Amino acid sequence: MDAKGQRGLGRLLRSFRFAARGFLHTAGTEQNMQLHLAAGGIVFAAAWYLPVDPAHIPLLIFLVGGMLALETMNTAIERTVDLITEDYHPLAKTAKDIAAAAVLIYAVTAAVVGVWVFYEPILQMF
Ligand SMILES: Nc1ncnc2c1ncn2[C@@H]1O[C@H](COP(=O)(O)OP(=O)(O)OP(=O)(O)O)[C@@H](O)[C@H]1O
Repeated sequence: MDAKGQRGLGRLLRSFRFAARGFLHTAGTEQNMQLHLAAGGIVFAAAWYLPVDPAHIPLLIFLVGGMLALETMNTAIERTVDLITEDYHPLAKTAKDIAAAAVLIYAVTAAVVGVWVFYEPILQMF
């Protein structure tokens, strides 16, 4: 049976390996992804040192994970568009701009929720 026809655990591990490669490619090539990773690290460090409500920690994990997942998908869309055309095309522009808009909408949402989570703990510091 070839690798594509694999079933069970072997197939699952193979999928994880490809996904890990995709993540490493995104983290290695996309400056925005590196910014999101740094921001995620700062969020978790702040949550560790500030008196953040423990009930809010899953929310932070969900927000940071969602941001990374969306940036990864944005990169996949950029690569796919580049595969179709490297010339200027209005549809290529629209597709990339829409994918970027999805990332922006999520980033603004995450920032708003982040302020909501950290507002009280930061006030308590003073
Ligand atoms: N083939 C194309 N035709 C028309 N416009 C394009 C094309 N490729 C990119 N663009 C425009 O340039 C913008 C930036 O595209 P690019 O592929 O460089 O992404 P990027 O700046 O690397 O994005 P990110 O910062 O998210 O990685 C797109 O949002 C789009 O408006």
